[in-house]
Amino acid sequence: MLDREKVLAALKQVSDPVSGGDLMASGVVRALNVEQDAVRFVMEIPPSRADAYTRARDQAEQVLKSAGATNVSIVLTAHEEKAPPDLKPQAPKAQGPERVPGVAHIIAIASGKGGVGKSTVAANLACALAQQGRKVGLLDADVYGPSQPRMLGVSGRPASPDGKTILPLRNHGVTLMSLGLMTNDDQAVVWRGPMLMGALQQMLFQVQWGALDCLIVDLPPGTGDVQMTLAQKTQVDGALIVSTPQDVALLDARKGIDMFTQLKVPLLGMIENMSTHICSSCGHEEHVFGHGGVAAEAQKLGVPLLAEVPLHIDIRLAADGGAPIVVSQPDSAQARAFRDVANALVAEGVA
Ligand SMILES: Nc1ncnc2c1ncn2[C@@H]1O[C@H](COP(=O)(O)OP(=O)(O)OP(=O)(O)O)[C@@H](O)[C@H]1O
Repeated sequence: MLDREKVLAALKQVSDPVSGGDLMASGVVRALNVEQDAVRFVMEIPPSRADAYTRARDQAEQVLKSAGATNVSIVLTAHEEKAPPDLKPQAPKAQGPERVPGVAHIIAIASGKGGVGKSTVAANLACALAQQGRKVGLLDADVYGPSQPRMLGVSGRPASPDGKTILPLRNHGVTLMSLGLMTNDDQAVVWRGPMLMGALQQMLFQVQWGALDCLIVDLPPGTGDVQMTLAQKTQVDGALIVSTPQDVALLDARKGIDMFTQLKVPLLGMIENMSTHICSSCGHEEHVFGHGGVAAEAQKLGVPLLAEVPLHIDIRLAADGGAPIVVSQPDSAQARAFRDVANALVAEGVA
């Protein structure tokens, strides 16, 4: 049976192409996880040496398999190289956000607070747009709790035939890539800042998204590195803010809105989720988290309230079952709320 000690010993047999020492001593191996006979880790490497490290990765895979590993997953992520100081005067280079090749629009789905239903909105919105014939991608950048593979009923590891490009997965007409597909289901991932940014850049620029009308990005809650990196590295056409009507959620939502304003990402609108609870037995409506708070906030900010999505058990069951409600019950009132958002985005010309 393979254990961590055997894995470390095997990796010491592989030489590091830059330092000349072994792979473990060079410090490029991060987030090593050994579980039964499966080994996963990330190699954080300077992007200019990607070819040499691709060969080192292949060697590492071979030695691990010889040591008894049946499943080896090694992800290369780029870390920034420190350039030597250049003291010659130079004209400043314009290094603004880049467009992702083939992707016409990028829409970020954000929330200030966790658990308000941001991923549920992102999954339903992506499927609703696909149902309208739009070419849609969904990037699950919620590094702290990637849930899109489960919500879209997708599993398995994305292939990378050449070690550089990553082939995304697809279901319900949506092209999906998620950090959740690169890690174990039950593995809590601790991403360090540079790794996180490297991984996000890989997801944006190395995944073969193909031609997309719209790439929906499911962000982690809050205002952190992922939000900043996304807005700084790519041209984001707009952000949707999801919130429950509770004061605490709204308070956090306001912070998110301020951040997007500072990052110069246009606010496309707000969505009130868990707006009203509809009892699945008697149809009685109750405002569990209050009601109308998001509408009032949207009015104050002068942005549209795109939908009030009820708290309904069918929405959760559908999401947990891998077919979002717009797919599993397209004629329900709940599905209609999500379709309204998709229609508004198409009408706005951003999806
Ligand atoms: N309108 C709704 N009605 C019923 N259940 C819902 C609704 N919206 C979301 N849920 C459920 O609430 C839970 C949290 O939703 P979700 O994962 O979408 O939230 P999130 O804001 O993305 O959370 P995180 O902070 O983990 O990213 C899920 O189990 C989901 O199925």
